[in-house]
Amino acid sequence: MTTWIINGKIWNEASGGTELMHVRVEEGRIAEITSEAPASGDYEVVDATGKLLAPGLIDMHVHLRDPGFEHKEDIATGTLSAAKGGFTTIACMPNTRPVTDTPETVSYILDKAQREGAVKVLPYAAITKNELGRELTDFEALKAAGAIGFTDDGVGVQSAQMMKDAMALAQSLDRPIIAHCEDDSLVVGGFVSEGEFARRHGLKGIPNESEAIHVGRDILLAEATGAHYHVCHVSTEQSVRLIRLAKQLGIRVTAEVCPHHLLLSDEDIPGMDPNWKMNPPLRTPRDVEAMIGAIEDGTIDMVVTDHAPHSAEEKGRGMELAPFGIVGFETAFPLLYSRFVATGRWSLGFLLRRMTSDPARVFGLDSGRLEPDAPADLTLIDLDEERAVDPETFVSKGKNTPFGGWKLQGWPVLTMVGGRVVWREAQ
Ligand SMILES: NC(=O)N[C@@H](CC(=O)O)C(=O)O
Ligand SMILES: [Zn+2]
Ligand SMILES: [Zn+2]
Repeated sequence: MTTWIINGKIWNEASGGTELMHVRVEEGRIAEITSEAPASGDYEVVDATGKLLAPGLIDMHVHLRDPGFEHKEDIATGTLSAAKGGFTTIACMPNTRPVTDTPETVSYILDKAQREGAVKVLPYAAITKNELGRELTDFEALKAAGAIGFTDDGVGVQSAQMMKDAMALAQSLDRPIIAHCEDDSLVVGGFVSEGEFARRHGLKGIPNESEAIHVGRDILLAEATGAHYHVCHVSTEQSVRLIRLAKQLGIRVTAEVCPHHLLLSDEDIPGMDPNWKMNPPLRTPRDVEAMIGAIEDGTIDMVVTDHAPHSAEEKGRGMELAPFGIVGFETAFPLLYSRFVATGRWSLGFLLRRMTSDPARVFGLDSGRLEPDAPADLTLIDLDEERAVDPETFVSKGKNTPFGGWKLQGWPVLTMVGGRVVWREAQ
């Protein structure tokens, strides 16, 4: 079957602008990109007039909550939420119930995603059994089942020896270690960062070193083992300094940052509102500046959402007791487009790279590019329409966001995966 996507605006790096193009899709892949309008014939048409036509966005850090926490999200709702946000490939974290620490659970996720998923799902498996930090999982069997990397996201691996063993094993299997960096001995009891908000409310804060101390430790272990070490949701200036140095030294380290750590500091927290509680916490304005500098100079390779849905009941327990985490799929692109591209700080091409080709390069994925023979994983985005964020319209089960009411532009309107339309905004 042939589909023509007509009149799309495609980013052209050479000219630093967009140009009007038509894309022919055959057998789930891009067959042709041309400025010549197609002759009439027997094909399906997707009209992209007035819209940006971009490679499908890639999100290498998400929580689908399935199996085990389906009241927060499941594979069907999570992937549909991703599709609505313009994402076509997502990598899901193993802090499920049971924890994704056996080949059976990896297979469960892949099978269910195949049957019910709107977008491509790449599962990570746990580093340690039940993410308890005591015993390594069977990396080889997990890789054979389809795990693309290993992580205990949600908690830090506390033992350096355990992390070193994990890296050595991951290296021998040519798979990355993805690390949630947090030293438990430095965070006891804190739920916001050490800073203005904590001082004002008399709260014990989470110090920046609790993250950076793991980053520093793990960079040394990556150097010693040769493993590909990827740092989760970087949030502190200290971590950025260490990653920058490690890259200069040629150590195999890569990193990600979330939109909220690029846009919000602890000083923006309006009060004791659990929608502003996430891990890592919002840091100081100085850290936010460091995140922006690091994504701009390539110290941080990519943007991820860390989409972390929780139920209204769970988030309703108050700041102290509510779980950490905010949803991310349905606001990520409009947030970054509105705050960094529409304001003239970044080019559109730069933002797209950090959400498509850069994650694809780091994780060796066959997507994230708009060129002949690439998979037809595409997203159409309305760059002009301005609309306020309304959590009640999210297709995710999670409505937990600090961005409700924000007026944004750059809303995805259609998402295609492997040549199939998986999301279309009602006109
Ligand atoms: N980011 C969060 O605040 N929460 C994540 C865990 C994690 O990403 O560490 C979750 O699973 O809810
Ligand atoms: Zn984490
Ligand atoms: Zn996470």
